[in-house]
Amino acid sequence: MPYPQRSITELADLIASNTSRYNDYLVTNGIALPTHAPSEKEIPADVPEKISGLRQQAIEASHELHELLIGPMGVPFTAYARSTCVMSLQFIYTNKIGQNLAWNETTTFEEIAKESKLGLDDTTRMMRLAMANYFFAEPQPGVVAHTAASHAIVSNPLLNAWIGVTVEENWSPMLRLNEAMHKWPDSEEPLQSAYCLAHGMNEMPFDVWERDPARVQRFASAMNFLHSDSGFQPQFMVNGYDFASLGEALFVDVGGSTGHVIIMLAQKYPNITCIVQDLPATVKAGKEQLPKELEERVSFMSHDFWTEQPVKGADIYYFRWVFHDWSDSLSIKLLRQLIPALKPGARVLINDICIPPAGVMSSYQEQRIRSLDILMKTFTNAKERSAKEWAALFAKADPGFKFGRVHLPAGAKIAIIEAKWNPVE
Ligand SMILES: C[S@@+](CC[C@H](N)C(=O)[O-])C[C@H]1O[C@@H](n2cnc3c(N)ncnc32)[C@H](O)[C@@H]1O
Repeated sequence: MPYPQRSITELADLIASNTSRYNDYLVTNGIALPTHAPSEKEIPADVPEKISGLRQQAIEASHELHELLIGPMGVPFTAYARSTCVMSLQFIYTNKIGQNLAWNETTTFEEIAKESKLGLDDTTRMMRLAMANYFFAEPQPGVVAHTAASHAIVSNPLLNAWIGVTVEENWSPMLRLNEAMHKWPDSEEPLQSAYCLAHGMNEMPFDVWERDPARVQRFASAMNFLHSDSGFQPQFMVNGYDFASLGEALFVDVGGSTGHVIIMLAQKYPNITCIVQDLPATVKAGKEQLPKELEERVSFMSHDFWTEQPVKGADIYYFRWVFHDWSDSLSIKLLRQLIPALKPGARVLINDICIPPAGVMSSYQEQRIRSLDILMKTFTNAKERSAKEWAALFAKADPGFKFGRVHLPAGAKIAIIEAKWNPVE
């Protein structure tokens, strides 16, 4: 990766100029300016693409400027301080801190300690660490109020679920990754993952969660939260592909969770009939959440995708954030389970990250994508893939898969990866 080239003054000028233009847009359109103070309503995130682009550039430049200003000794030292932010989240999540505190109310360290059955000294110190990370404020000594960030944690159930998955499922495995990599170098096996090591498991994580409906629902909600992150919204898929031109079409969403993408797709395209496939507990939760008006065109089916695809002759087999859960050898196995069901011309659509070559993205974006890649490694010895790796996956699965294209709709962070089935005689 080349060294970032921009000087501190260049970065500072860009931040000043973009921030001022962003501020002007918000003021002109009567949108509340960013603040750490909580409010009753969530601040709407939707701004035109050009404006969100200015904001994004300022965030990326601030990240680069910060690292340059703290210097080579500061970068590793700050990494330690940043990791304590996850400790704060774990403290807030597991102790349900602030859950019954309205955005405009206050409580005290004593009350929090009593409700959480914790010591007062521990509580006060952990709360002050959380406050240093912008979760909660201390308007007067010993008095606690929400900040915008702590209020978001307790008032947005999808964000809350994502934090739960982060601190209770993913965090301890991250601390065991190095050990797992030494024990099983370059392993592609999910049971040899840091996740299994840290959780003392000898089964696929999804199979373990299946026996715990609350864990299944929390994971589905966490996925739903990720869909709301800028660039990850399912709208990029729903609007970024010409589904209308397919005419009457059957669409199978394999590993489709509780159907959050399919619901949007079916609402927009009356020509499409959908089947969502997932494991039984997820399917059960999905059925319960399906809007009544879609019941005729959207159905749920329990299906284990390691077995042969039972829906034959569909027009599209769709996988969103499924292949990144599995190594190459398992992804090939998964693709092959489709083959007996595929009619000539059937499409396989994958909605997943496509990693650009190293050094193309800003260091901020690079950090996010590489973190996701390593999170998948930690979870099941899986990975995020580049365009070349996607093409290779289809080629290895079967020469009948004709790799089409990787399309990244403007503003999207996950790509639409397409292949068509054209069997070799
Ligand atoms: C990372 S999530 C993605 C969910 C959904 N496609 C989305 O974008 O939100 C992976 C999904 O695969 C499902 N899954 C895992 N193992 C499966 C299996 N053997 N058969 C079917 N679905 C499975 C999980 O239950 C989960 O819903």
